[in-house]
Amino acid sequence: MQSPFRTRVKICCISSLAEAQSAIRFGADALGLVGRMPSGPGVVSDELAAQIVCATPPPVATFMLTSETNSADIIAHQQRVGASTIQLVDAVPTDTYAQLHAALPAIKLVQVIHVIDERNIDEALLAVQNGVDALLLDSGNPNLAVKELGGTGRVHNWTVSRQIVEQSPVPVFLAGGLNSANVREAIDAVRPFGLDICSGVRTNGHLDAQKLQAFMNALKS
Ligand SMILES: O=C(O)c1ccccc1N[C@@H]1O[C@H](COP(=O)(O)O)[C@@H](O)[C@H]1O
Repeated sequence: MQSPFRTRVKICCISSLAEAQSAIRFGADALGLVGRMPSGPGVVSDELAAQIVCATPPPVATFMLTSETNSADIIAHQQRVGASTIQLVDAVPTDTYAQLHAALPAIKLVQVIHVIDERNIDEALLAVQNGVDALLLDSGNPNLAVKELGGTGRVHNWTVSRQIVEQSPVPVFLAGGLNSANVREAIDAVRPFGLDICSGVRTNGHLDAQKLQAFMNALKS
């Protein structure tokens, strides 16, 4: 049976003011702005990210994706961009969340967990215990020589993701290889609070209005 609750949508890899406006018109609850990364297609400059943040109306949230792992660098990144939410795409030392909350009390923290196997369940629950506001389950591989921290276009093991959703007291977003053809199955399998999508709504790197519409329609069906 379909859930009566609406699944939130974050459109990631926003690369212009026009893409931000388009994503919001189609119903995005949040925009993702990808900072400097070791790999991935969605990176934008901090200057452009800051312009998009300034132009984003309430209640739409702005997620700044950062690959920084030390508190001072993460804080400096947030202060350059001004986003409402920090998405940590790499693992950080356990005391980082407390340091970030102390320095940036109004800013929400989302920890990305790259789901590979059951060991990621403990990793996710530890991040919650240490103070993150939400989790985001993606398909990167931080163990590679050149780290993959997202934007892979691949799905991961949704059975593990479902277990994380069932055990997490904070909202969980599902990312990784989502598109209009698999999103219904993804929701049924994982039951996430929200979805996060980049390549599945793009053609040749650009936000594609038809794919975005099809994705939003698939959520309603
Ligand atoms: O898109 C990128 O370049 C990127 C690089 C490094 C970390 C995260 C990145 N994007 C995020 O990855 C997810 C999943 O992308 P996809 O839908 O599988 O293409 C995306 O939602 C962004 O949050």
